[in-house]
Amino acid sequence: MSIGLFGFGKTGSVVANEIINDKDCELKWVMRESSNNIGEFASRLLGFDHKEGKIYNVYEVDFNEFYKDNYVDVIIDFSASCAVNEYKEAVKYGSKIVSAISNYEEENINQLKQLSLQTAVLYSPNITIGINFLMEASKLLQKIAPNADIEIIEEHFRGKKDVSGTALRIADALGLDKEQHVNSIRVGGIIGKHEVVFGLPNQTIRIVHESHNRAAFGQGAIYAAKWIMGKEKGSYSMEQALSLIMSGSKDNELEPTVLL
Ligand SMILES: NC(=O)C1=CN([C@@H]2O[C@H](COP(=O)(O)OP(=O)(O)OC[C@H]3O[C@@H](n4cnc5c(N)ncnc54)[C@H](OP(=O)(O)O)[C@@H]3O)[C@@H](O)[C@H]2O)C=CC1
Ligand SMILES: O=C(O)C1=N[C@H](C(=O)O)C[C@H](O)C1
Repeated sequence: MSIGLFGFGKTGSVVANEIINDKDCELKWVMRESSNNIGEFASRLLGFDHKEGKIYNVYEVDFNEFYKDNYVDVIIDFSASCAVNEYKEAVKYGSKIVSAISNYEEENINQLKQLSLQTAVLYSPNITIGINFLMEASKLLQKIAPNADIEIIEEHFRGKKDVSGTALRIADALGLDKEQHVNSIRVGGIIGKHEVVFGLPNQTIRIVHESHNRAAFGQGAIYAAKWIMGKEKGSYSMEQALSLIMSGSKDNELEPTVLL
């Protein structure tokens, strides 16, 4: 499976490493915003001997021409909300999209939705396999304890400016007011921790997920990319993919769901 990666930052560079290490994947190219390492290979920057994942600068690429000669099966996006404008041409050649952008601008999420009318698009603000089990477990517990008080605590590295997109998605899934029930902590170099606290009269139940290494995001993105191969056009999520596994449904029964 050939992959084009948007973003080579804190997360994208680690995701690139996971893709290169995966025997079923080939990293064809990497897109980034700055002029750092343009023309070099991500593999070499990551310490591999071979050449894989040539790095391009988004402002130096003519996207009307680029995808003609640089087709990939799946584009994985760990860059920025606006990057959706840079791969809309790719879907004309059949590329599918896995977006991990956690907080989209309204305009860009609508553009991503438009792309799902032409190709298969999987969007997940937290693409770790573990966080999606946390969401399923939280929804199940809420059914068992509908009157519980619920608070969401998200912890990230000090430099993260936006509220966790994962926490906002969990709040949505549980029908909670995002302003009231999402509590953010920014300390040190925390990669990503999400805790759902259920307060009951005589006990407290905590469901916690913590990413210790950004490789977790890469593994989840590769899982999503392999899963979305062969899917028809439409919008999909990690919850869908994993809940199908948990429920034992066959993938080919899958219908796209409007999730964006
Ligand atoms: N869904 C999930 O599970 C996860 C999602 N994320 C999300 O991934 C995104 C990136 O996070 P993080 O790696 O920490 O951020 P960084 O700022 O470290 O990296 C951003 C990367 O995107 C590149 N970039 C910025 N704008 C564009 C553009 N228009 N086109 C192409 N590349 C661009 C930057 O290029 P350059 O390096 O040249 O400046 C950089 O390489 C965020 O939205 C974050 O929330 C992160 C972790 C997990
Ligand atoms: O910015 C990050 O790093 C992360 N962002 C995602 C989010 O906002 O939920 C997912 C993960 O927690 C790391």
